[in-house]
Amino acid sequence: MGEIQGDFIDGLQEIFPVGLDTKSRGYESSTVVGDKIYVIGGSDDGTFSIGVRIFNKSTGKWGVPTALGTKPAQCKGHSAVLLNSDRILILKRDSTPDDCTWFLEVDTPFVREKKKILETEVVAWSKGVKAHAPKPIVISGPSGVGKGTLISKLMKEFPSTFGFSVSHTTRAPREKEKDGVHYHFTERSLMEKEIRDGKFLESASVHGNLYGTSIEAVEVVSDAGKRCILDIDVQGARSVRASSLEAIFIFICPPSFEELEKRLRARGTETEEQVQKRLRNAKSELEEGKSSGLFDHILVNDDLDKCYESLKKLLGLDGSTDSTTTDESFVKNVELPNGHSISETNQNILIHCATTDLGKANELFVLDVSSLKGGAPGRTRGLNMYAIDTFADALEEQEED
Ligand SMILES: Nc1ncnc2c1ncn2[C@@H]1O[C@H](COP(=O)(O)OP(=O)(O)OP(=O)(O)O)[C@@H](O)[C@H]1O
Ligand SMILES: Nc1nc2c(ncn2[C@@H]2O[C@H](COP(=O)(O)O)[C@@H](O)[C@H]2O)c(=O)[nH]1
Repeated sequence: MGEIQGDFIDGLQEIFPVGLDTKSRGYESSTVVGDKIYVIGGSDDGTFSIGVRIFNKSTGKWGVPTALGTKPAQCKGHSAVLLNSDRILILKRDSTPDDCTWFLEVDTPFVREKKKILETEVVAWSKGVKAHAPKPIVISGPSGVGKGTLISKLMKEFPSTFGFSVSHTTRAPREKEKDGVHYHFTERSLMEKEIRDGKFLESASVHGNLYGTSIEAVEVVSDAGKRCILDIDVQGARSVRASSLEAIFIFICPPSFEELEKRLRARGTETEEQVQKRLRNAKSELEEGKSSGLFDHILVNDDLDKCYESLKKLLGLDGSTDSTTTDESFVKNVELPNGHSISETNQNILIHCATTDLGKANELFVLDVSSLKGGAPGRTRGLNMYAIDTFADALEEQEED
């Protein structure tokens, strides 16, 4: 058995009689990571929302870190255990099966990078999902090639499968573009501040304006149980590739540069000056897209219907495989009872259910965390949970005796 490094505590004053924080907030856990103690817990106002505080043992000081990502909603207590020295596994009490497992990353590459940029203490939330949750899809290509057209077709045909990551931009809305639907239209100074605050997965200056994918934009889609589609430029694709968000990268090419120019002009949404700028940028984007190895797939959008069929095929939507499943619950048939405690053994977490009714067979669950993938700023994939039928096992043992 490995050492349990985090568990329920009743009140901080019992654990740290240092007079620095004497207020009991209930439902808190403390997890030791190096010389820091991460205290994760609910407020005492009855809302049980989860907050994080850090006690630095070397300085004897408390601090509140910048917490990135969407944190778990209301929680009636939780257990916590440190994994791989860089993230804390949180098991929520009394929660639905698809919302019981969360990670608070404290020293992952993503968190370390953000600490450097923000020059402050940072933690990042990531929700745990099953082993085979579908990866987000990044669609990139020069302006006017037809990315938006292809994505609209996909969303229209598979509305419950895909969700669009609504980017932020400082460009002015076009006619018919709606705030919050096509983009979050915003001010440059505000967006720059939010980038500094670590709210963005990626951002780039594109054709003279700022564009960016917020962490929230991706999480909103995942939380709706849908597969996220990002329409971003090549710089953005490169940033996402370097991040821990595991995605499929698709580059859309025009059949010719002349055709691209024709489409961009025919769309009629840009001034001549803007069209020229976009075409200039398209040259380098096409070179990079085709040659850099950044993209997993390259599709030529000549005939729209044919290109759309190719896109569906590579996403497994042509009927050859059943990839339309969006249920990310990895513990579909497992209901974690209200009270539980956890312990660690090798790469597995054992979940002991304290309040099992007499006659109820399942009281021990195994959470396999041996092949975790992804993580903040997205979901942590690769979890597998199964119940050990201890009552049945005991009966079996009795029969064997
Ligand atoms: N295969 C195609 N054949 C002809 N026209 C097309 C094709 N695909 C898209 N179009 C048209 O080309 C124009 C540009 O398409 P779209 O707006 O989807 O491009 P985009 O790549 O999303 O551009 P941007 O990056 O500027 O947002 C639109 O008017 C669209 O109807
Ligand atoms: N790096 C990012 N690029 C983005 C994002 N959202 C859109 N884009 C790209 O910008 C251009 C221009 O778009 P338009 O709507 O002004 O025509 C296009 O190539 C998009 O793919 C983003 O969040 N990040």
